[in-house]
Amino acid sequence: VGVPESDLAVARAANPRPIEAVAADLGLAPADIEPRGDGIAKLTQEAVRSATADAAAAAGTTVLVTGMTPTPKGEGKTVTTVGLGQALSALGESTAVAVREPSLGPIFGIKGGAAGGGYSQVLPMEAINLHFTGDIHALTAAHNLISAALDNHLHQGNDADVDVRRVDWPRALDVNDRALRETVVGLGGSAHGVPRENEFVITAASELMAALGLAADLADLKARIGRIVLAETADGDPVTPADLGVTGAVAALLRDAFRPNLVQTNEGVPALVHGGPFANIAHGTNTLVADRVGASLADYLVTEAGFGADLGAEKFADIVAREGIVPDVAVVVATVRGAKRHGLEMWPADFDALAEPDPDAVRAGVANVRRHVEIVESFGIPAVVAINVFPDDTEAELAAIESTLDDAGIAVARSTAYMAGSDGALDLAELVRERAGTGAYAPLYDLDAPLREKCETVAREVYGADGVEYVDGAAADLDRIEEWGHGGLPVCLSKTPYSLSDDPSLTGVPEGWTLTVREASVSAGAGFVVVKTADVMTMPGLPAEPAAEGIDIDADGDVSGLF
Ligand SMILES: Nc1ncnc2c1ncn2[C@@H]1O[C@H](COP(=O)(O)OP(=O)(O)O)[C@@H](O)[C@H]1O
Ligand SMILES: O=COP(=O)(O)O
Ligand SMILES: [Mg+2]
Repeated sequence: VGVPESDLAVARAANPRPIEAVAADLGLAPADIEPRGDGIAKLTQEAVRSATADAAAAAGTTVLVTGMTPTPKGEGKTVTTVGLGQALSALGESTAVAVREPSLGPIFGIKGGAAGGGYSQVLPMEAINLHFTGDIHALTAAHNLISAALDNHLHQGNDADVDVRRVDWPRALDVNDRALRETVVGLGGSAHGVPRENEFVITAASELMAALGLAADLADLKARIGRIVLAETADGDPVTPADLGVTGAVAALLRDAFRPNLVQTNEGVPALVHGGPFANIAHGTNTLVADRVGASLADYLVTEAGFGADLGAEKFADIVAREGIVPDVAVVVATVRGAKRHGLEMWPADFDALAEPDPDAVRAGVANVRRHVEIVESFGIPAVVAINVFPDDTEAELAAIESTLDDAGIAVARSTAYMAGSDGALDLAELVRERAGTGAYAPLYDLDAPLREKCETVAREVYGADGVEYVDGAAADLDRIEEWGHGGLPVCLSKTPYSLSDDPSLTGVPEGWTLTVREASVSAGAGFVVVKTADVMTMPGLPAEPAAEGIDIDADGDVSGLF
């Protein structure tokens, strides 16, 4: 324990258990897993089926880890998820951790890995952060097979009468590449297809990623693929992969990607790492099937929803929990740097300045933490705050967060899981066990409410907006989606994660503002309506100094610079 030289150094020094022993902790026999390299396995189709057969029997306690409005580096939800899982296990609880698979975009961009960190990470971090078991590559291929089939359909005569100007299916790549946001395909003459504008999204934003994340089983995944709305006909009718006859091929490409991956934490606790949607542009949680496996095979499932409670936790509560994975308690992760940024009203976050001790700014920024606690409690889910302690945090700043929350009657515990693993999260684990199950979950809105009402409910009650303004074609989009019969779906708002509002520069708890909705599209395969606000990007760009510039490999194949 102690401040690690790097996440990679800790990962390399770890002494992982045989994956069969990890599986056995969940009651899985060697025949229930398919090893995929050292310390990695996929569950077999049969193991998934039997573990999720009676989804309602997921009798375990589900802990949802969410957070405050983060800085671009993240405030430690994944670290806390792993650390808390290790602490519950150290207290003798049968525990499974469930987190998403990292996207290569942030790995080579700003954020870095998504496998946790320090003495609270999932291992083997190099494999997990790079190609892992190939699920995201399979999703990229499947996504682009649909694109190729659509453009081939246009080239072969367009029997489905697709309106080339109303194609809403991008191409996908697992990369941050702003140059692909707007492209043109089919150039070069009639032999090369039909010229049309085309955008790329990062695979984490693909509707296929969301469909895989919310499907109950392979048959459901195939049905979801078949009903994805790719485009419209000249008469305004939807065109789907089923219309193109490629549903089976796409589902076949995802056969293995649909099965959850089993790995372990630094301390050998079972970890299901599966699915990878971001929470700003999609629903931001790992797969439902992994949650169901974890909740069914362990007494405690600790799982994470991306970004702040305004994004991942709201989507977990209004989309995932309706499928039966109901959080019994939520952990809101807060940090000194995160609170300080809000207290200083600093955007973008200047990490050098944030390193300067400033207890007063920290205390002022706790208002943002409290707002996220209120958001979680608005779903009837009891919340505890975890202060994720960084090595350079001062006692005065930590005490500023603790005392402000104590005074407000909010349960809070420090976590030093990054430096100390389970030993650093025992207080948090005790608090979680104490508060779990003391609430009564309810989604924020009924599914039969109009789409506009759902948008306004989230805007007002979660984001704190005074209302919603629909600009560009957003109102017509919502009307058309309801005409198509999809009005009963939940909404998945796509919003900046760096503010409770849709303006990243508004820190703290913004008041007196209106949410701007600029477009809506139905993700009929995922089972929600994506509502885009302000200028959220679905294809991020690399920063001025990409993390890629610090990553290297030596002649023995050892990778360096992966955090
Ligand atoms: N307590 C901590 N001390 C030092 N680094 C940390 C700590 N918690 C998280 N980190 C690092 O910060 C980054 C974000 O952590 P992560 O758990 O991925 O946050 P989130 O899931 O909220 O985005 C990672 O590089 C991680 O290693
Ligand atoms: O979707 C975002 O997830 P993190 O907040 O864990 O980076
Ligand atoms: Mg995370």
